[in-house]
Amino acid sequence: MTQDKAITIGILAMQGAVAEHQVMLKKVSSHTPTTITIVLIREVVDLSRCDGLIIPGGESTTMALLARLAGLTEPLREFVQKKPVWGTCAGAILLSQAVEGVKKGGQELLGGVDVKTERNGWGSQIESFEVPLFVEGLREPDRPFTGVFIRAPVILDITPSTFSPPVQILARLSAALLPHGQTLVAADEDDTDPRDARTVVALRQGRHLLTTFHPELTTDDRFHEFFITEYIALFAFIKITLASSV
Ligand SMILES: NC(=O)CC[C@H](N)C(=O)O
Repeated sequence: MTQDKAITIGILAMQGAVAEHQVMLKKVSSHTPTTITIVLIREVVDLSRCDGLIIPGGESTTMALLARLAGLTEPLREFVQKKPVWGTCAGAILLSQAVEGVKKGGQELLGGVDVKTERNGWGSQIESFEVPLFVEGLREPDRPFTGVFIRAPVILDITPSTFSPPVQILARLSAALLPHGQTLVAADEDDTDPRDARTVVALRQGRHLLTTFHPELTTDDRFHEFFITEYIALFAFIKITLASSV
């Protein structure tokens, strides 16, 4: 059986860094055997064509509100239950089970990943920062990946429920590199405690990928390549299963 190397990836296009993700996916498509069709998700019909989805960075409250107005909230929740989704920054917030620091009026979430996040947990816009990260699973794992953190969420807690797939941590932040005097957690000053969720900036759980920073705001497409290549077998499996069930 030959592996299906054509996949369709949606990018939730309510607001935020949509074009940047699109550029990255095109780049990946140009140098891997995978043909990627990109669909910008603005309506429910767009979603049904996709094998996987990226929820970009931007502003999670606005994004959730616009998705609600477009009638996308429930279809997105169903999509998260069935297919791979990658949330970057605001997208990571939307994939969380719970969030702190929400705006007045609350914050709708899609859920899907067993984490609790805190919006703007590293501080305001002027406290944005870039740090080198070592990410498990990327091509050339010893070459640092630039983590761009812009009003990024902090992961406060990672608690997989009994029936959920385990969480795999892909990258941690080193407190020593934080430029604005942000602290990770008082009880763990050397930030090496594996229980310390605050240091975690990239993880996967089952078919979902979550990054609290913006890989799409670099010129390095290794993260997008990881998303595509790592999940390709799963995408192909989904297609084969669907095809054989009709
Ligand atoms: N760069 C980002 O995506 C920032 C996320 C933003 N702070 C929010 O809460 O949605």
